[in-house]
Amino acid sequence: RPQMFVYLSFRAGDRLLVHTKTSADWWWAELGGLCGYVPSSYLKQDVEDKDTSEDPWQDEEYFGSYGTLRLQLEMLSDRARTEAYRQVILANSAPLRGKVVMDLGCGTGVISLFCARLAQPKAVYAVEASSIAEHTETLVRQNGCEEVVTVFQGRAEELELPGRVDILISEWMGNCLLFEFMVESVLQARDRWLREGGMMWPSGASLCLVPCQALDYYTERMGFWEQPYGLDFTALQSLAQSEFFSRPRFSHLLQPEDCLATPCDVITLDMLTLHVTDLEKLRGQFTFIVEKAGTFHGFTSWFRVQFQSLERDKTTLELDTGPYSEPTHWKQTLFMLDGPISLLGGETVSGIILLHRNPVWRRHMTVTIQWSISSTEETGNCKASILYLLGVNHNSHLPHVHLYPFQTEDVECYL
Ligand SMILES: C[S@@+](CC[C@H](N)C(=O)[O-])C[C@H]1O[C@@H](n2cnc3c(N)ncnc32)[C@H](O)[C@@H]1O
Repeated sequence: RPQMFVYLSFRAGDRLLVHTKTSADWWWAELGGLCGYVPSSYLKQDVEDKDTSEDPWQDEEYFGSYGTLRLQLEMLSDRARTEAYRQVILANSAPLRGKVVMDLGCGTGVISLFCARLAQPKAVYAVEASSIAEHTETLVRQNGCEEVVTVFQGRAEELELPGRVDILISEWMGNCLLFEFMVESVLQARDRWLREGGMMWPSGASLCLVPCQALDYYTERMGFWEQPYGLDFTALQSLAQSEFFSRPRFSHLLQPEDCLATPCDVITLDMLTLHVTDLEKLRGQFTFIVEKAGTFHGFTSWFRVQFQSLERDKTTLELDTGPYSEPTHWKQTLFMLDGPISLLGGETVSGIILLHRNPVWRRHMTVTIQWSISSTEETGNCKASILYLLGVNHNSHLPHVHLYPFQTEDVECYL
């Protein structure tokens, strides 16, 4: 098994947040958005640090941002996303008749209104914690759906509904599928409100990954320093590496021709059987066979969610946020390598991906990718490895600037 140690650099006088006292000698701590191990003997408890008032769910910030029209507009203008939900309801309009639906995190109520308009459910419980819910009721009335749709303002976990539901529908997905961890609220609502044999929409979800080229991004951020205005600025390249490439690039639009292999699902979730505790650590494996020679700049990830039909033998619909589908507001997430690597057709890139939920800041997670390359002649030959840690900065504004990886220069990986 690979041994891996991630150290956190700090100076005398720094205030670190200790997440886990892993052993007597080494503690897992956070400083300035970065996490790593620190020697416990170098730390002294800050007696003034009694502030436990910070909410590990950051609900004020989180629901504050969903209370703005900016975010609601971004989601509603995402045609592929919104249309996928509309199509699911349309395709299931007959079996939805007379059913009770819960729309968890209804926002402006768009999914609830699709249900009421396109099918004939008995009732739709539209649940929303942010202040946008104050307007949702008006929208429900303006669209003549008040007989069917009832808006409940509050956190789903704390609300009382009139009774159990037949279908629990929600758009809970975040970057790298899980970020924001709204999925926990959905699972709790499922356990409390979904009747035996009821349906979850989405019914399944998967995280996808592919090794890829990212030449334009690489050239723009790294190649630039080679000869700007005829000057040699290459001394700034290592700084550029840590500033630009040690953090994932959200909102990356991967071109299909930049995929070096066929993408694969690295983690799959069944929304009926998934437990909240499963979310703490998820692990996936991958083996990619390089299909064409190219430059390996990094890995790109995205997600797919499935909507099983209410009728037996009917097609399962899917929302795919990957490079082969219509772009969504999530786009894709790019993890850049420290430096480009040439790959030959037939070589394999294999490894593991770990999603480790932050033990303190519950909407965040750490993503670790360990990988190696082998050619057919020399199997097991490890060319390089990379490790990224994301999502430890709890001071960032959610949900847009939210995940931060470890500075790779501070990381030591032993394979
Ligand atoms: C991704 S948005 C989807 C909004 C809307 N359903 C749509 O499709 O446009 C998720 C919404 O869920 C709400 N939300 C998240 N967690 C919640 C919870 N535990 N209880 C109630 N609402 C929640 C957020 O405030 C946000 O408006």
